[in-house]
Amino acid sequence: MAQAQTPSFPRTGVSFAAELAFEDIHLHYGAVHTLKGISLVANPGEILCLLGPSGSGKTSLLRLAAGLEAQTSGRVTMNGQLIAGPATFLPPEERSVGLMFQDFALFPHMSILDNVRFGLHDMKPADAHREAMAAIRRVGLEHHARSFPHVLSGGEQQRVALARALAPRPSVILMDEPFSGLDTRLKDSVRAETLAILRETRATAIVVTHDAEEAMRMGDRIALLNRGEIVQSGTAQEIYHGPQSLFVAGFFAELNVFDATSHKGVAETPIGAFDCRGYPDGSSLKVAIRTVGLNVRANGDVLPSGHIPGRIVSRRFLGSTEALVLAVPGTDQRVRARIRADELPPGVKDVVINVRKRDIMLFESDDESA
Ligand SMILES: Nc1ncnc2c1ncn2[C@@H]1O[C@H](COP(=O)(O)OP(=O)(O)OP(=O)(O)O)[C@@H](O)[C@H]1O
Repeated sequence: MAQAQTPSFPRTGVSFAAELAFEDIHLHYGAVHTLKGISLVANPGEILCLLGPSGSGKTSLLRLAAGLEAQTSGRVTMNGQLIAGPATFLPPEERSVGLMFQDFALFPHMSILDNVRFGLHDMKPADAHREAMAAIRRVGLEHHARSFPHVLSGGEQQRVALARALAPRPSVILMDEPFSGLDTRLKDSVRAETLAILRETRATAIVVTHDAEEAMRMGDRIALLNRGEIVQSGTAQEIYHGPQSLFVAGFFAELNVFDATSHKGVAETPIGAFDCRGYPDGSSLKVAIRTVGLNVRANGDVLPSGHIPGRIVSRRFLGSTEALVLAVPGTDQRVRARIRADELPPGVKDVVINVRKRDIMLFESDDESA
């Protein structure tokens, strides 16, 4: 009778994408209620970004998924199987998760190959070697397999960390601010490479970031956290175009925010009167206008209809765009605009401004997260 083959990945188990679900997770650190009833699902093969300001609970949630910590109440499941709950707690090595945390510190005294092989210690040496080399090749660093970490650039070291996390073929890869240590230019290219590799391996990925643009670039879906709660989740487009609070709108775009009171379906602000039908007369509103939603043109002889006059207070060249600060009549509040760099001739001071409708958002002033 043929002998059963030893599985190549005895501890890490399945090597295909899994669904990871959090169900009503609460986490207390002493008196501090860090996570307040989080329910969230990462679907098989998707990249889910956990986005939020510092202290919102992103890392805590990731640590619970990894098994580095246990929640106070609630359940974590993988493919429907309980991995952490009231009477169950699987340690990290039994969860088929790959971890890539902020300080992706490689062992300095070990070669790249040994660093990547480190997580494969349960395999036969020949299998571990083959799998580690495959992971190193996948991140394009086979020529560095025998090198030590110090000869690699920051971006290359980050790719080794990715190879190390992927080598055991985890079902879910958990990444905590994986690009935060890289300079801006490197960040873009390493992020794009990482994204391509994640797509290729098809692992489910949960990526923590505090940068909305990064979340939009990477995430199939985004869950935005604030003070231990998910305030909104969805695709980048859904959240950007349909923010449910001023907090969400402000996290995804630079805004001008004006206080206004609804009157006969209209909210008056210093830069225009906006339709607010649906709000009862006398409602206190916040009118939020994305800075990219202002059209700014040099002033001619006649004020075009739908425009207001403005004066440039400061103008900063930022490469492809310019940041303008404008004074407008009837308010001391300065108005900020982000325009294309070639849009306004040099030296212009007096301008006319109008607002693109799709960049106007209304929120009630008593919105708790506003
Ligand atoms: N071990 C701990 N003991 C006590 N409080 C903690 C502990 N770990 C985290 N916290 C608190 O829990 C809250 C959430 O922290 P967490 O690190 O999850 O937030 P975060 O969104 O990842 O923040 P950052 O982006 O700054 O890393 C913070 O108020 C933090 O001070």
